[in-house]
Amino acid sequence: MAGLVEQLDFEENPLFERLIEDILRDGYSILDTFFPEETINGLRADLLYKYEEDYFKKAAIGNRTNEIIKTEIRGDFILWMDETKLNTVQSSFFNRINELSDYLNKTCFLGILKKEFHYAVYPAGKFYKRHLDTFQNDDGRRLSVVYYLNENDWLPEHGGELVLYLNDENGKEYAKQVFPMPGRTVIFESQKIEHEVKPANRQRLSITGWLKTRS
Ligand SMILES: O=C(O)CCC(=O)C(=O)O
Ligand SMILES: [Fe+2]
Repeated sequence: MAGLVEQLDFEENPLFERLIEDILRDGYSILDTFFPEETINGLRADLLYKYEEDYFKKAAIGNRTNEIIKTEIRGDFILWMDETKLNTVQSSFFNRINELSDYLNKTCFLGILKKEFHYAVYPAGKFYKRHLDTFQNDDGRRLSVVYYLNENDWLPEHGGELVLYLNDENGKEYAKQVFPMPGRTVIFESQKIEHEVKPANRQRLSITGWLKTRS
């Protein structure tokens, strides 16, 4: 198989390989050092500036053309990132995302053609009830990516955990808690893994987005 790697013209990346193995085995991967360390402070500052300037809106459920606000389901505020107007920190975020999607397309033939990302702020006490990230009129979301931008003094006691609903080898459901530690990245299969965001006792910050196959 030596020839195949040369033909594909890529260098094996151990972190991406781990991510792929995790997703094939478990449907999700948790990576604490996926984005360069220096991006988090810049992205957090950018998010907070835009939040304070009131650029965010209440997040809706449904797809982008059919939005309904239901705060009993989700209470976060979001701002979509515009890939045609990126500042320096946002570009470094998207460079890494593009590296990943190119790698996935070359090694797993995933056919990722599009992506969409938004900043998210969950004020203290807000949550997002159990859901799947795909809509009835499937919009091609394949992988969900969440990158936590919480302050460096964030502790598990602050709550705000992401709960992934998984099945064990006997098909029995269990809940996997993932604490939104600063710099942590969670990637999971959008069409398969139901999940929810539990309330935190302080403001919870993140970037969430999707790698998509079409539309
Ligand atoms: O912030 C998280 O941990 C997950 C967010 C989420 O599930 C979503 O925005 O669809
Ligand atoms: Fe979600």
